Amino acid sequence: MAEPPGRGDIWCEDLVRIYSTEGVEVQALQGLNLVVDPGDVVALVGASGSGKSTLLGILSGLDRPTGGRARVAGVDLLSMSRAQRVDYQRHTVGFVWQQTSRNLLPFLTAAENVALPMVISGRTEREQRVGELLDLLDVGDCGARRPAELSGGQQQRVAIATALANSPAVLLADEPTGELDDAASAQVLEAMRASAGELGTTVLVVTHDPTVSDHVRRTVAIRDGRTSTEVLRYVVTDESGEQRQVAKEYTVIDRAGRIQLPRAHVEELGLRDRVRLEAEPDHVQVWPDDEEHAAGERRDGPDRTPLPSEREPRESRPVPQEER
Ligand SMILES: Nc1ncnc2c1ncn2[C@@H]1O[C@H](COP(=O)(O)OP(=O)(O)OP(=O)(O)O)[C@@H](O)[C@H]1O
Repeated sequence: MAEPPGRGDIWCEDLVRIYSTEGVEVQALQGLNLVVDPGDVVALVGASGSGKSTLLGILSGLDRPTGGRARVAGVDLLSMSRAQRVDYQRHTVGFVWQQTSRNLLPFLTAAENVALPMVISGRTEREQRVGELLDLLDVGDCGARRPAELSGGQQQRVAIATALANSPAVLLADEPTGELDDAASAQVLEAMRASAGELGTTVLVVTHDPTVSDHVRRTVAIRDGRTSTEVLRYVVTDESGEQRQVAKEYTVIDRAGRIQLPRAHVEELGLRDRVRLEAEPDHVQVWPDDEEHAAGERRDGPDRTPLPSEREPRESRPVPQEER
């Protein structure tokens, strides 16, 4: 995978994170690959324990991977010095947590919270930027209120404004709508998407929220510490000129050519131990193990569908071992 240049990109290759506690090792990330283009807004979904928070911890510079490579906005996360790490967390990435109370200081007003990262980094002309950011997140009227005087959704929108204060190239959010109801979640996600679009910020948002698909172009699923499938959404115009949204699901393929088949297909077709691949000119077919399949078909009688290996010869050919 060639390293893409540019501001705001996220690039992970064969990322591994092993936790060791009391002699027990947990492999939270098992060779994860992920590329996010600058300016894209991507949702990361997956079952509990699949490694989502571990990945965000690494990308935010709070944690270090055990192996692999990771770059964010051109910064190599494995070779950062302590000073570079502080600078990275102040200027390159912004972070929003699930717990509304963790994002904002309770004794400061919303405006003071948004200004704080700029005070720490010595940025001037803060007042105007605070106002612009609060307006952008649709909480322009909340500047003088403390977090306890705001709704959960307003707090998260102020938190996003705070995370964007120092113009980070990348915004990372871990379940930012986890404590909100559906309506507030939708507002927060939309505000995040819109503000990131306006500022050109790349966004990676971890979520269990099923409505997130309405707000992002790309959803990446993570399973057992690896990216497994992706859904891309785009708008097409049909012959009558009407526009509709189309979603296509893809399986991720790594550098070594490995793919993880969706669990539903594996279970439905009884795939296990080994499968047979058959290359067509423009696609590859995956078949259950011939021997098992044939045994099953023999039991089912003569009207069965012929196995691929028993059909008339054709252009396609089995994938040679060395190409697998
Ligand atoms: N500090 C830690 N020490 C030991 N194991 C850990 C630690 N943090 C996470 N793990 C383990 O690593 C795996 C991945 O955890 P992670 O928190 O990244 O998953 P997740 O997808 O974010 O889950 P959730 O959706 O429940 O937050 C899990 O098996 C978890 O138990």
